[in-house]
Amino acid sequence: MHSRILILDFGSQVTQLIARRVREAGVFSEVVPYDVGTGFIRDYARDGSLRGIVLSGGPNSVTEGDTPRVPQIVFELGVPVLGICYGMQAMAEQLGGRVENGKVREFGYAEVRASNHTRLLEGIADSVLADGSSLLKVWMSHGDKVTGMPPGFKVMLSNEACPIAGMADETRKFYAVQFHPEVTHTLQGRAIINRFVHEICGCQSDWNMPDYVSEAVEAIRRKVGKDDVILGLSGGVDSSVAAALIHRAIGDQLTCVFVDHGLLRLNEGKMVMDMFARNLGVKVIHVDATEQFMGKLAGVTDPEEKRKIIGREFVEVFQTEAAKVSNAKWLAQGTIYPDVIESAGKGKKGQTIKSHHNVGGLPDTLNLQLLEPLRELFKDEVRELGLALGLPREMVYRHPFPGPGLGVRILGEVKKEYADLLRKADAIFIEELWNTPSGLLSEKGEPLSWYDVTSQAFAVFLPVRSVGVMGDGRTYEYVVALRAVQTQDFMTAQWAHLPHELLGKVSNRIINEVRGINRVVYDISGKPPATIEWE
Ligand SMILES: Nc1ncnc2c1ncn2[C@@H]1O[C@H](COP(=O)(O)OP(=O)(O)OP(=O)(O)O)[C@@H](O)[C@H]1O
Ligand SMILES: O=c1[nH]c(=O)c2[nH+]cn([C@@H]3O[C@H](COP(=O)(O)O)[C@@H](O)[C@H]3O)c2[nH]1
Ligand SMILES: NC(=O)CC[C@H](N)C(=O)O
Ligand SMILES: [Mg+2]
Repeated sequence: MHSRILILDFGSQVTQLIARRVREAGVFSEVVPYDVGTGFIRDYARDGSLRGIVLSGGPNSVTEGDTPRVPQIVFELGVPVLGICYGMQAMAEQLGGRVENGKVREFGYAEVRASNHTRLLEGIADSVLADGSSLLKVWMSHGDKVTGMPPGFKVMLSNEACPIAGMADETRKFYAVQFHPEVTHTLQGRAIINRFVHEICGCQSDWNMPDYVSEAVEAIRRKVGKDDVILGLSGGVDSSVAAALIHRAIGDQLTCVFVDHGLLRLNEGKMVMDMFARNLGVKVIHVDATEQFMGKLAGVTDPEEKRKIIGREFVEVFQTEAAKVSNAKWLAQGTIYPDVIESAGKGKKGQTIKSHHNVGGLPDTLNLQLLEPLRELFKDEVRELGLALGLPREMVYRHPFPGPGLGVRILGEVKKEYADLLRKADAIFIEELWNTPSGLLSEKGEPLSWYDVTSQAFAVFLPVRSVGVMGDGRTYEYVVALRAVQTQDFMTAQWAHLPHELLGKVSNRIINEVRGINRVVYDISGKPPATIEWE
C-alpha cells in the first residue's frame, strides 16, 4: 500500500503544484476540495495509508465570517498537518490563534529567518547568519497575517512584515508557513516539502514509474479478467499511453477504435496505424468516418453546434464498433488527473465557454464499464509512463490535440477543401517549430526546439479571402492564422514570443507551398481574454 498525502484545496492558483512537489518526493498525493466532507476524510484515513495533510493557500480571508474553514477532523486524526498561506491562517484561527488584515502586504520575493529550531526546517537554509540562524529566500502572496499563535505553537519563521511567518506545534506535528514552498521561486521549497513528507510524515518514497507500471498492469488484469476492452485511440498523448499500458496488461483483449473524422492532422491516420498496429502489435480498427462527420457538419457554422455534432457522431461510431466486439465489457479512456479535478469543480463554474467533446457522455445503453488507468496521473507523469512503456519521445511529447480536431480550427462551416489546406499549413508550422532551436536546454542539458518550449501550436483557417500578388499575378486567397501558446495548465496561457525569423520562414513556406493561401498572420492574444482554440 502506498503512503498518501492528502491536499485540501482552498482555491489557490498553485494548489496543483503542491501535489507535483509531493509526488516528486516519491510520495503519492491527491488534491480534494476543502469541503469534501468529514466522511470522505475519515474513510480516506481508515486503511492507515494517510500519512499527512496539506492545507493550500486561497483567495479568501479568514477574518471574514463565512469563508472556508478546515474540517475539524483534520486536527483530530493524529496525522501531521502542513498549512500554507491561507491554510496557515485557517489553522491559526481555528486552533485558537489570531489573524488580522496586515498593514503591509507582501507579494513576491521575501526573506524570512528561521527563529527556532524545528524538525521541519532542520538543515534547511539559503544562508546561515552570524548568530547561527538560517535565512530563507521565499515567495509570498498575502495580505492577512497570523498575529497570535494558538496554544502549543512556537514561532518557526519571521521577518519584519510578518513576525509570525511560520509556526509549529511539534508535539502534534502541526506546521504552518505563510510563504509558498510549492513554487520554485522559494529556493528551499522542494527541500521543505521533502522533509515534511519524509521526516515529519514518515512516508517512504514508493511512488515511481517502473513500480507504477507493474502495479497498474496487475490492477488492469484483476479488473477486466477475461473480458474484452474497447478504447478510443486519438493519437494524442493520453489515449496512446492508456492503449500501450492496457495492451501490456491484456494484449489481444484490447481493441482500439481510431476514428478518422476527416479533421485530423496531416498523416495522423498513417502515423497512428504504423505505431500501434504495425510496431506495437495493438489491434486497431481504423474507422474512416469522414463522410459521416462531414455530412453532418455541412452548412453548420455555429461553434457550439459543431462541437455537439462532433461529440454525438463520436458516440455513434464507438457504439457501432463496440457492438462488433463480442466480449466487450469495458470502455477504456485516457482520463488524466487534471480532468478529474476539473470535473470535480464543475457546476460551480457557471457559464459554459465551450462544450469540450468527451467520450464521457456515452449513453447508458452502451452497457460498458469504464476503465481509466491514468486517472491518478498528471500529464508529465503520463508522459513518463509513456516512455517507460516504450513509446517514442515524439509521440509522448506531442502537443495536445482536441477531439473535434480541425473542426474547431476552421472557423464557421467545415469543408474538405478548407481542411486540406489547413492540414498542409499546420504541418509546415509544426515542422519548423521542431527544426528551430529555442536556445534553451532541458534539465538533462539537451537542446530544446521551439516545439518543445511551446505548450501547443497550430494553424487556424480563416474562411475569408484577401488580395495578394505572386509572380506579378493577382491572387485572391484564404488566410491562415498561426497560434502558439505557453501554459502550465491550459486554463490560462500566454502567446509565445516566437522569433520573427521563424515566423517569417513559416509564412514564406506556407504561402509558397500551399496553393490557396496567400496571407499568414500571428495570433497575439492571451487566455483570458481569448481562448487557445479559436472555436
Ligand atoms: N479521433 C479519435 N478517435 C478515437 N477516439 C478519440 C479521437 N479523438 C479523441 N478521442 C477520444 O477522446 C479522448 C479525449 O481526447 P483528448 O484530446 O482529451 O485526449 P488525447 O487525445 O488522448 O490526448 P491529448 O490531450 O494529448 O490530445 C481521447 O482519450 C480518446 O479516447
Ligand atoms: O479533447 C478536447 N476536446 C475538446 O472539445 C477541446 N476543446 C479544446 N480543447 C483543448 O483544451 C485546451 C484549452 O482550450 P481552450 O482554451 O480553447 O478552451 C487546449 O489544449 C485545447 O486544444 C479540447 N480538447
Ligand atoms: N495566497 C494566500 O493563500 C492568501 C491568503 C489570504 N487571502 C491573504 O491575503 O493573506
Ligand atoms: Mg487529443
